[in-house]
Amino acid sequence: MKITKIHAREVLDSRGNPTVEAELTINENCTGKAIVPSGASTGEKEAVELRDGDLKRYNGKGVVQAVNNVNSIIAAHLKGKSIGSQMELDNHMIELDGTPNKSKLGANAILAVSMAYAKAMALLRNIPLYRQLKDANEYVMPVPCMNVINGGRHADNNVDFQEFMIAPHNAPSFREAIRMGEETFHSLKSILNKKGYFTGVGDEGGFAPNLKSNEEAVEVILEAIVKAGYKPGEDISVCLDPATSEMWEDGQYVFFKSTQEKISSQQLLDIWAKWISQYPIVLLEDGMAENDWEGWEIMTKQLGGTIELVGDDIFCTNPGILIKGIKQGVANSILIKLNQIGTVSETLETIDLAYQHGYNCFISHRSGETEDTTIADLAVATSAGHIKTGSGCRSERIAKFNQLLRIEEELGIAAKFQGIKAFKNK
Ligand SMILES: C=C(OP(=O)(O)O)C(=O)O
Ligand SMILES: [Mg+2]
Repeated sequence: MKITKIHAREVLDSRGNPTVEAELTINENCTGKAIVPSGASTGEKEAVELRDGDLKRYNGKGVVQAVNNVNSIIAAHLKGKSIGSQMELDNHMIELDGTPNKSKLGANAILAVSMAYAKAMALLRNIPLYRQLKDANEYVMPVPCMNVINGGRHADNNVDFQEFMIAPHNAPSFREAIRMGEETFHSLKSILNKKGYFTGVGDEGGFAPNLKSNEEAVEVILEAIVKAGYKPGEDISVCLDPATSEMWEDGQYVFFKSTQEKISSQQLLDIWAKWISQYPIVLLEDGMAENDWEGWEIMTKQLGGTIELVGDDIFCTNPGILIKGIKQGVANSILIKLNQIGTVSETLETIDLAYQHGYNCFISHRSGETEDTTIADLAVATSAGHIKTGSGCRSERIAKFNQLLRIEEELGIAAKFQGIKAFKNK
């Protein structure tokens, strides 16, 4: 079993920005191909996404350097080698990079090769990718948390909070959950239309209207759930990612897209407590900013026994930071984004660590995505129970839903759907 070829190229993501695609061939004829995604509201401690910087092309956003690092340094080191496991491959690249945050070769270069290896191995062994990532007798299909209203850095509207998601959990299967979600998405469109609101979409495929308030986003979603024939809270609940690191400025939270009002951590917590008592919210991601650890601790004490509190920017899928969070009582769930840490094996390590400490894992896309569907397989492999990968109308998001539909069909009775139990405290 030998790596016979590694090749990368520059391709485009859903925002029209360049990103890295890598191909890795084992034994001449098993080629895995993977593309890395890219975030907009990124955490400060994410592994480094190498961009060309000074070059004029793509305004410095190109990834020629990262591509060259794959085609020269990584390929020269790994070609002809017999690699026994994902971890062995990833450790080679981590050593070759030699920095704590993958800043020399680029996490985008390293992750593209890491994911391509997993896919090539799946082909070689003639098994699906999810089984290559983790072998099990039964797998849990995720509840699709569909981002139906986009705000924050993901849309050009006046909504401060980034993501308003619906979680269709009262379904017998993933397939039926997707149907319920799409029906609600379509009913939301007609409600927005009737109210005279814009129905164009943001980066993750949710609608991006200008609204009277952030609350109105939740209220129109609840209306849409009812109009689609479902009961809010019973059939479909709401999940939020306000991405509050983007609002954090000099120790306060700024409503930077609507009123410009500034509030304290305690006042923001009071808003969440009120929203949770008023609306059927089951999950809150990044309810406090990545540099507001104190706010996070207080929020976890007050709300951590009631709903799922997911840490995204604060943890950056990093096992070292997650351990610190566990010790300090921060969150009860972690968002999982492969490119925040930069290899498949470190991502799996973080997920194992979270499970060992009773934390949930919420598998996630990035706002800049592609046709690559690795995260669909990752969600199934790790039985994470829930995934967020946008709403129902952009192909780079639908690609993941379609892959999950295929996996569920293939698994047959070995596919379980947990519904509401997938969420912490439910
Ligand atoms: C998916 C997200 O956005 P981005 O990819 O821009 O970080 C997020 O914040 O959870
Ligand atoms: Mg987030």
